[in-house]
Amino acid sequence: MPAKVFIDGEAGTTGLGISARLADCPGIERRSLALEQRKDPDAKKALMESVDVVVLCLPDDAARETVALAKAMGDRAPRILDASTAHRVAEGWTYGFPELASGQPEAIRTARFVSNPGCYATGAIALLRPLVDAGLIPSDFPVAINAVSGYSGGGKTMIADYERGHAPAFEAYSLGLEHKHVPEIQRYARLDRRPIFAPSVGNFAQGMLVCAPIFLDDLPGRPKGADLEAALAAHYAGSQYVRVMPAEASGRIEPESLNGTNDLELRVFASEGRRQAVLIAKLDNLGKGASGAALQNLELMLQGDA
Ligand SMILES: NC(=O)C1=CN([C@@H]2O[C@H](COP(=O)(O)OP(=O)(O)OC[C@H]3O[C@@H](n4cnc5c(N)ncnc54)[C@H](OP(=O)(O)O)[C@@H]3O)[C@@H](O)[C@H]2O)C=CC1
Ligand SMILES: CC(=O)N[C@@H](CCC(=O)OP(=O)(O)O)C(=O)O
Repeated sequence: MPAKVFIDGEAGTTGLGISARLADCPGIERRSLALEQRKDPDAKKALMESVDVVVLCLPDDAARETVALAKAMGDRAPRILDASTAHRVAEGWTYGFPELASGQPEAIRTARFVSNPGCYATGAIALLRPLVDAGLIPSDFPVAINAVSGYSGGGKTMIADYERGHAPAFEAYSLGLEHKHVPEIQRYARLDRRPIFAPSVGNFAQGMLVCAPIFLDDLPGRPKGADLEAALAAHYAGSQYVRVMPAEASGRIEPESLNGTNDLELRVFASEGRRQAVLIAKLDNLGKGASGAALQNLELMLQGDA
């Protein structure tokens, strides 16, 4: 019996990405609303009663509205996988990063509500959580993160601006230091101190680098770059999608080579002479940063019983 899935917001950037990936999943049957009913709560509620999982690919407020509809349905409600930021650190929601810790896949498998991680947050948490868990980075360490994303990260509006040539070649943004991914990065990297996060967007469609520069002698154990790399490799040993790669000797890295995949690559660029390192995660913002992660979570959710 195929599992029935409804993507709320299916016509958007993330929704289209998930739909494309679902097309290759024979065990999953897609249910949709007629175009004119897409934003009709009654039609949405009726459809939700007939599916196993609803995937939310909506702006935050719309995602909250659909969750409220589901909660009003009681035990007839479907399980929910939310790609928005709305529930990332909300009570009763499981964070959809299976590689976070050993018990996370099982937690996702049995959860009623799963929140798909943010694209930048995926890279930042993948780099930092294992190092905090290993005691190499203290939870109160002053972490600074910078990143560059392809413009598809901004959704339909930003895509249209870039494709019409109405956008700068490169832009640093969110310099009020209130980016919406910081709460989930702090929570799931287990940092007691709010990290600084400075994102940017470049004139390329997809792909992403998330970087965390570190003064090695500021870490209590004064580790080598190789120690950080070894701790990451130990955490992700056997992982299907997350790989620790050797840092390029050229000292250069581009953001697009993982586009179209659900892969996430981690590197430690270090100078022992300077006792400095830059931790870098590479991913596709629409892949492991969105629809690839959503499929990974959906597959786990459909294996388990909530
Ligand atoms: N782009 C990315 O790289 C990523 C985005 N996300 C998150 O996923 C969510 C969607 O983002 P993205 O796909 O980029 O955004 P888009 O703007 O590309 O798509 C959003 C879609 O939701 C539709 N929509 C809006 N309100 C409603 C509603 N009440 N009921 C039904 N549909 C509605 C929109 O329709 P209409 O245009 O007609 O209003 C649009 O088709 C956001 O929360 C975003 O933060 C997560 C990971 C990565
Ligand atoms: C370039 C750009 O604008 N990127 C978006 C990231 C979108 C995203 O992935 O946000 P959620 O996954 O949290 O919904 C931003 O910085 O808001």
